[in-house]
Amino acid sequence: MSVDLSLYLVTDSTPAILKGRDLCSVVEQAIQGGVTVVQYRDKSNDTGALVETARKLHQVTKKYNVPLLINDRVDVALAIGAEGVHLGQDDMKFEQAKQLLPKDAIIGISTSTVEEAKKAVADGADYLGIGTMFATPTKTNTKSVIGTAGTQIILDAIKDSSVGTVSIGGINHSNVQRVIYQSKSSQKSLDGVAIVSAIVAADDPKASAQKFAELINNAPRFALASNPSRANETEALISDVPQVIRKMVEVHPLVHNMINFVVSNFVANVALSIGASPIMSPYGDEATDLCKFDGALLINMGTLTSESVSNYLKAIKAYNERGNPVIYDPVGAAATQIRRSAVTQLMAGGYFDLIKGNEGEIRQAWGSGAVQQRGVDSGPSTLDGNQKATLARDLARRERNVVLMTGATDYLSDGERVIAVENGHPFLGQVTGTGCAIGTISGCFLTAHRSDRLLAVLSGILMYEIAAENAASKEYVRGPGSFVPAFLDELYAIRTAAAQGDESWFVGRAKVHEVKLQSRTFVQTPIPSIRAITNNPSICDVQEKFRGIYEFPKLISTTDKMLRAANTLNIPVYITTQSRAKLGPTVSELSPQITGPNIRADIDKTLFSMVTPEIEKLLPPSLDVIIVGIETHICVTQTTLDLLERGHRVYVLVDGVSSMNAEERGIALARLRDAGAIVTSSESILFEILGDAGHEGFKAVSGIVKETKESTKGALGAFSKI
Ligand SMILES: Cc1ncc(COP(=O)(O)OP(=O)(O)O)c(N)n1
Ligand SMILES: Cc1ncsc1CCOP(=O)(O)O
Repeated sequence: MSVDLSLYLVTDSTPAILKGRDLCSVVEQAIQGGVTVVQYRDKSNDTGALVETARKLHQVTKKYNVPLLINDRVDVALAIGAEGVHLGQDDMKFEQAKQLLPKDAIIGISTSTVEEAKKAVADGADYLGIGTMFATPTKTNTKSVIGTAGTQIILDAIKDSSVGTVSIGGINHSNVQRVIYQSKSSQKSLDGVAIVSAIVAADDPKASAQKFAELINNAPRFALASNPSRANETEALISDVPQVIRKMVEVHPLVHNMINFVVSNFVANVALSIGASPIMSPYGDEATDLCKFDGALLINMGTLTSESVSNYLKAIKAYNERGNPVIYDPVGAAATQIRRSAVTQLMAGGYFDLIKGNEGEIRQAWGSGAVQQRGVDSGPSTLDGNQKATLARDLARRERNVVLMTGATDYLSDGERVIAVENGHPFLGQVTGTGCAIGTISGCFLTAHRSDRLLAVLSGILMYEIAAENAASKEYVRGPGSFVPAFLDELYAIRTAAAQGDESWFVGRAKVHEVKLQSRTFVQTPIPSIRAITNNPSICDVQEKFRGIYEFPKLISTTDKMLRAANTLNIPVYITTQSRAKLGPTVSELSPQITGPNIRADIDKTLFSMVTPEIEKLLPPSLDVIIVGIETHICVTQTTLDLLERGHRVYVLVDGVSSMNAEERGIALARLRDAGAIVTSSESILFEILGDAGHEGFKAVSGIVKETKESTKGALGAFSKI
């Protein structure tokens, strides 16, 4: 059966979302607003109640000729004659469901990896629920958050199939157009989006659905095509540059800078010199007014504070909604965990017309976890020219925008064309703010010339770098100090010449060439993946006095399994207790596992975080740390945040952490995932540590996994329902 997946409603009857309203009435309103397919998803009721509610829902959906699918439960679908089912990776296998259901029943399968997607297609699924797109409180036990980049990879892998596709997770009115736009691979797009809270929890579900339908049927305002390369691309671009500069001067664009305080004054002066109108405002709420001037927004995260990201996100939303250019300069992107996490949040939170940065910053934006940057300087380069060009091109292609990688040679790409620029002067590298100003200048040019973003940015760079060359050649310029005023003067001189239609300053000056690349992509997939974890389970406060904790025995069984595996693989283990004299030692069940040579620490603490000064001294740089223990929302949370802040990678085991109140777990796990931790399960991490059935520890560890099969099932049963 073919199904219109464009606006796919997934129900949720929990009080936080349904807010005590009647589910059938909410679903009916949503259908009236434009929902095209409904999935009944109820994780708490027993079979009798599920069948009863499903039957009532079916009365509603049939009235509007909208298919009703049942989540997880083939039996319930059969009982009420629903049009189909939606099955997760842990639900009934596709073949079995196919056998049980009528021939024309719709079967959708959840997928978060290329392998899962390919298998579902090969099995004959009608559609794929691809996700999780963004972390969402509606479902905190998701396997992985894949974003638009991960979705694009999956769509690309199944491009030859006609299977339907919907994205799910954290989709709302602000991001739905971007989700569809940025997930698109070269040959396959999403057929729709699946929404829970943004419709079911809305005050007016009908209005919410109507707004989704309207947004889905229209391209976002910022959607702009990139231009294919022409035979004489370099010459064609160069010949257009003077007119674009003239246009920018005439438009006198406003550029809203959310920029670091070190360079603010210099950058404002550069903007004034080229004939633009700068405003420096770090206050996110102000953007709703400022964006009405139809200028550009620059996000430069050079002096990030705890409030910056939320302010940036507000401003990006305002500018994205109007379709005005947004430029992202992820200064020092790889330097600290806080900055890495800011990059992730910002890239997931809005659309950037231009991402501009040095090699390290662009690599971080691409998502290569291997980058370690010191401070905000560009640091030593590890890529050759072709690799830089490829990275710039691939990031632009993936994000469907323009990327500028700055350096001695700048690489600029819109995903199709790659242009290398070799203008500039070494003094630019001796004055703070000269790199940041390129973001601002680019904003001015992108505002003035929307139809070809690559040409706009190129024009800005050439004006800027030729002005630098002119300034440095003045005989009175002896170094960076005298260079700055001369540079501002030269920017002003070019602006004046451009306004008069005088192009003589430009003739023969552009050192620009097009880089022709193979169509192969840059490095590894940006879907988070880990291999070869060699370090370090941390056992957080699993103590006698905590036996009242939610599902404590199950937490002990997971901890025991992890300790046994760690001992077998000789993986270092760190153990703490909280106020041991008062709360008791680590529980006796774990005693046999905590005496081996791999136990690096077993210390008592009063700090809630395990990262005490004593432990910190023992930790080598760049660990992969696996955390089990209690309580999820206190000691586990603080330990995780401390480790992330120190640049470690942290895996929190969903079946290995608990709290006195079960509800705290979900809230804490969602927060930790947002902060950059990987929330996963004990079995999943064990097999990721092994990586290969040929691993020398494979037999022993898979033996432990087999032996503990029942307790793993029990722990997952209790803990994955967050
Ligand atoms: C359309 C759609 N896509 C994905 C899911 C998630 O299903 P699953 O992974 O089985 O998780 P639960 O929904 O069962 O928690 C979905 N329900 N719908
Ligand atoms: C069922 C499901 N599967 C992956 S995320 C999700 C919940 C999506 O909910 P929301 O639309 O409220 O973010």
